[in-house]
Amino acid sequence: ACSSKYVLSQVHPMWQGPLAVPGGDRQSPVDIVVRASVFDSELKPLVNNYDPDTCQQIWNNGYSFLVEYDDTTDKSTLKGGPLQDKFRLCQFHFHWGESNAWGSEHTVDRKLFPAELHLVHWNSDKYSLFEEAVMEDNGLAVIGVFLKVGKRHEGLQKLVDALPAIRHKDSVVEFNRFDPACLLPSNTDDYWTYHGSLTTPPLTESVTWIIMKQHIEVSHDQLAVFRSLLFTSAEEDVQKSMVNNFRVQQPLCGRTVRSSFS
Ligand SMILES: NS(=O)(=O)c1ccc(C(=O)O)c(S(=O)(=O)NCCc2ccccc2)c1
Ligand SMILES: [Zn+2]
Repeated sequence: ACSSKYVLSQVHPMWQGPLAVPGGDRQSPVDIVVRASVFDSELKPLVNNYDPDTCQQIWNNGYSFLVEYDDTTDKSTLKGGPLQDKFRLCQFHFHWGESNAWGSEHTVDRKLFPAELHLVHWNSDKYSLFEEAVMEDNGLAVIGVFLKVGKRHEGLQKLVDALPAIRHKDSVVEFNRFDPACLLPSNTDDYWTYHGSLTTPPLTESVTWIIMKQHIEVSHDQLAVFRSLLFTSAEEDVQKSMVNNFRVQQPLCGRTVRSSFS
């Protein structure tokens, strides 16, 4: 039962209605219409090289929880796929719903998944700081992985066990030796890719999105722990559970989604 202090309201004002950027014609997320995606044989397999030792902390930033990596050197990198340059991993986070019926940001033929993982990387060949890259056309590369409810994900459990310690907004705990590669599906050769934006403010159109065709499975209980997080800080009178922290799909505006598989 919720005590009076923990009256949980489900929908956080920030997420009500689409946050459209005036004039933005490369916004994310989008619905991936499989039949309209174009196979591109030039698309290469992804090459990720993550060093678990660069994992630093996990924190609740008031709309998701982020696992942050030391991106001061090229230790955890992504290249290949649709990318021309080398990108450094800076953080990963998730988006999820209040129920298993929805929660993902991207959809596939309008199919919603209960959650979506985003691994955020920035172009370290062209820029020296994330803050610079985030404002540039080819500055960021985000890998998206859909989550489905099924068997327990052993690799995720270490992360789930850390969440009670960051229940409130702005709480941080040290988090080490986590290899984000364990969250990738077994097949990373099949993906869709398109040019879009951050799905959170400042919504800059600097992202090469790489959406995995194969999903990963997590257990119902693991996802329930995501929903036990709060949007609100410990001081606030009314606590709001962190759910539905996804942006609504945006218009494609003539963009083509390419596929690495036929
Ligand atoms: N869904 S998404 O991949 O687009 C995304 C979501 C959240 C964040 C974040 O900063 O929390 C990010 S972020 O790490 O790219 N930061 C964006 C906000 C930001 C801009 C400039 C400097 C610091 C933070 C991305
Ligand atoms: Zn995201």
